[in-house]
Amino acid sequence: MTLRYDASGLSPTIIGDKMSVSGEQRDALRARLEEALGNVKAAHERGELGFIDCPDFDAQEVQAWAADKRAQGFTDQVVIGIGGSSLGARAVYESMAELPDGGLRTHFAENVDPVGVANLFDGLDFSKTLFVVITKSGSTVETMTKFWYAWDRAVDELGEDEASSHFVAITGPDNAGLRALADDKGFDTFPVPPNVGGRFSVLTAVGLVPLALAGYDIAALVDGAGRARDVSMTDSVDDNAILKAAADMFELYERGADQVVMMAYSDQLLAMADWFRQLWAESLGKAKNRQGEEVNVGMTPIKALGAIDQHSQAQLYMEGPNDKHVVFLEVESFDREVTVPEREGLPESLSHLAGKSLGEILNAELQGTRRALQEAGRPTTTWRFDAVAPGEIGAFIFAWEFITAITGELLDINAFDQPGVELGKKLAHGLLGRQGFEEWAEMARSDEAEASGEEIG
Ligand SMILES: O=P(O)(O)OC[C@H]1O[C@H](O)[C@H](O)[C@@H](O)[C@@H]1O
Repeated sequence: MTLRYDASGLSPTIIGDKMSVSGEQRDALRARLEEALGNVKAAHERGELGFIDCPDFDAQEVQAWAADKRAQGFTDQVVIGIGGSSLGARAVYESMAELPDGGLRTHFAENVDPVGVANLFDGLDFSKTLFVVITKSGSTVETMTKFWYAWDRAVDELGEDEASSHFVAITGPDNAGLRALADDKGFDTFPVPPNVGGRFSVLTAVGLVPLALAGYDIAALVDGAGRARDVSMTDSVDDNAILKAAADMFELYERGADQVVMMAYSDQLLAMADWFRQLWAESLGKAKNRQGEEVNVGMTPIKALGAIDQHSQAQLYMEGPNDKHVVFLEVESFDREVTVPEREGLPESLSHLAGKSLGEILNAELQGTRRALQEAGRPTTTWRFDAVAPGEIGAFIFAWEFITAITGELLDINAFDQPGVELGKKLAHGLLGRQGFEEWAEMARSDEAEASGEEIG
């Protein structure tokens, strides 16, 4: 038995299985779901949760700016950012089957690995490269150090005046880091809305500017997000596929599925799992509930790729601890096809494969794996894309952001802070700075105690 959550016509379609929340169980959860939705709406009305406004983004303005920039002879862009300031744009960029005509080849400089950075920069033609520097806080070590390196190299290659037209800064409205530098040097800048957390920001300038430069159809992307928002805000639980999906995530967690495997059966969708991992891990992995009680909740997000991980991870998913909820990403129609030749000579045992398309084979593998998991009593959900198209990607993104917010409500935690990340960052700063490590660690811990709580990172 499968449960389709498509009453509201959402695409991608969300399909649960027999382990999903049944009608009766949902009745028991109904009051909590309604309350969760009410709380999210109330927070939005107070001006919080700005991600809900993202589908209203004025795509045309950014598209016109990007077209103008592309006409200036740039061929490549280097996106310098990390976490929420990179993963979303990279996931959408990698979902493209090919680069559109005139779109900038895009390199994501995320890590501070010296070999990766050196190799990337050595291959650039600075005269044709645009650097898009993205950091909401304006002070992230990995981003600011690589920005400064890029700036130094660009000034050497092009001179300071020319170099400044090769930099774009996307950052918080009034931070003292990147914003101040960008204003000083005259870069083009775009703001990150203060009420949109970094990991929820792909549908702001953070994702949309680099994607527009790459020639991606950002108008269709935000349109798709808008369709998912319409479903998300529907008050009737029975008509709200996204609330039902959140109910499943929560209920299966309560039943012991504290690991969520996002298993894409499409190379194009694999990076979506990277984006999802940050969203899910940072939002829902929390020590304390809203009353300040120690709860240590969270679901570990795991990324997997079909069919490759059938030959690597499936054994564990099938027979290991029953603690995983596998979320399949399925594509009905692929952008390109390859067919197994019908030329004679294939061994008899494989002859049934002749003439089959690889898409057909990949999807048969997905169905086989899903059925086997279900028969082993392992919960699954499937997100079925008609095609990997901007509208469906936008809907997918918004839907998971909303599911995250609702699940945070059901868990009674703040899904929009990340106090646990802060201490490690401060300690690293201390190691690189002048203080002795222990002295700095002492200070960082007391800062952290004060700062934990309300931040929207
Ligand atoms: O955009 P930035 O301020 O540079 O932040 C980049 C990342 O930094 C930290 O690691 C936060 O935990 C992430 O949530 C954030 O996305």
